Amino acid sequence: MPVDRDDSIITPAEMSAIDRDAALSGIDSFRLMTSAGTAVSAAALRLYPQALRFVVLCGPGNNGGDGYIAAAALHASGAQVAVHALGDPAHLKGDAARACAGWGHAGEPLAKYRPRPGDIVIDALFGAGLSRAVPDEVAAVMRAVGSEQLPVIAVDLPSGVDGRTGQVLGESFHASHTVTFMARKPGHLLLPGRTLCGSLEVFDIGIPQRILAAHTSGLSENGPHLWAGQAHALDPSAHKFKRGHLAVFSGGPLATGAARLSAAAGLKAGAGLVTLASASAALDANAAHLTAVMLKEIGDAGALARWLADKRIGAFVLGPGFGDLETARQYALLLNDRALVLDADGITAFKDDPSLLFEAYAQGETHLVMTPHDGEFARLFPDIDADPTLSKVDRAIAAAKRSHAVIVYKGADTVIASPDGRAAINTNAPPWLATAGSGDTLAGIIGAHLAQGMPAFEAAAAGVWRHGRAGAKAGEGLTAEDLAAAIEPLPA
Ligand SMILES: NC(=O)C1=CN([C@@H]2O[C@H](COP(=O)(O)OP(=O)(O)OC[C@H]3O[C@@H](n4cnc5c(N)ncnc54)[C@H](OP(=O)(O)O)[C@@H]3O)[C@@H](O)[C@H]2O)[C@H](O)CC1
Ligand SMILES: [K+]
Repeated sequence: MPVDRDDSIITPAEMSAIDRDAALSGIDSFRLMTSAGTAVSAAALRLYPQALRFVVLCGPGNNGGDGYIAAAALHASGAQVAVHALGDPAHLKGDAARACAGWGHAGEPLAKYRPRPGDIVIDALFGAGLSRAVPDEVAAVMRAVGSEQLPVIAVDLPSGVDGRTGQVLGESFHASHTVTFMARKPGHLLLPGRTLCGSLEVFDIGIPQRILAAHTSGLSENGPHLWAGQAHALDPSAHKFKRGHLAVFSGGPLATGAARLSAAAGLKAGAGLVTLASASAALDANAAHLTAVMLKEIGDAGALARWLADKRIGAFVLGPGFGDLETARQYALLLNDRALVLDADGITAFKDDPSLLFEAYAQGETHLVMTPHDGEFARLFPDIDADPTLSKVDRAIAAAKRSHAVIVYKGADTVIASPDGRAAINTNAPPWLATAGSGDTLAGIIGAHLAQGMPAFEAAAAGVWRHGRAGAKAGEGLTAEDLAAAIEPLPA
């Protein structure tokens, strides 16, 4: 049966362990394959009742096995079916060999497939077992199908997409629909995999939940289930001092807008009080634009140290438009026992000596959130960035562990990772959210959450999610000002 979109995400390696445990507990693996292949045939008939022909492309492993089951089920329903196999089907093993025998017809070699109008392609070439770039003959078929613009239904994953990383190994199909089994894999949500899956269906082939739960790590899709329990601090009816005091550092006189965007977003996101900390040269520019946000003159590290005696300031945002890297370094180090969102120039300030920052924030519960985009990430974590074997999730977790910070690794597939290994992939951001000032707004929302006492991982994940929602609500063509205005209350 189709399952509700569950939030947990399972890596292909975890899925193999789940399969092994399922077999050990007496579950018949061929029944799982039968269930998987039948679900694919049902999706094909449901989505393309007008198909002239279903062409099932079967690979050398169990993904191909699912394809043979689907081919047999489609044939039994009266549809016209052709099967093209990669490699010699006589070499298939185990369940895949049995599925191929059940299909019972001679297949054609893959290289002989000539796409024709009215074909619906069922891609059962590679799934979880893809281990290297697809062979040339597969890439040629992918290009031919793409140039005919034929609909493709992918079994488990579009062949060519790495289920662990979402990266394309060589070439891939661009599916219109993907049927996966039991749970989504990282490659269904990370880019570019996400865009290559088309619509995604998760089908329950009958592996018990207890076996799945025993092998799921801390990775899930970002959503309220991760942090709604921590959002009680954000009760808007609470007194303003109880709703937290957020401080945002302003840039110089010609670069004050970014910090004001953060401050406005922090206020709208629920901070009771927001203060903009500004050097004297930028005070007038800020004063001319502020109403609900307060203004405080902070010109150097000495002034900041004195201000920090006020323990009611619950969190700080440093970086948006800040400009002065030396001062940013001093401020970040002074703030090391406070909750801090370090963004933009605040991150770049530590590019020459990241360990200085990481060591300063190593003590106690995680209280630093960093929000790098690709370029900033590479500046702080060049070796992690350069490792081609790591997925975006792996990179974010490795960076979080090293830096003792929650990492919000931004992009259209933002990953939030905690030093304790938890991670979430965000999927609710519309493409137009990538606009000037968008990141400043995000930093302000996360800052508001920290100021109200949310733990760092939950504060960051909730911030990314609310930011995405605000982007969707503000709509295409939004500016960062619209974005802050569109921040909705946290879900109860
Ligand atoms: N519990 C479930 O979710 C179930 C899923 N099922 C389906 O099974 C596949 C995974 O099957 P598996 O056999 O592990 O892997 P694949 O079929 O994806 O591919 C493995 C074979 O492909 C060869 N391979 C891999 N990469 C390449 C490449 N670039 N070029 C050529 N050949 C490649 C690989 O050969 P090796 O030489 O690497 O060993 C294998 O022969 C899953 O995706 C689901 O569709 C079950 O049906 C039900 C349970
Ligand atoms: K596939």
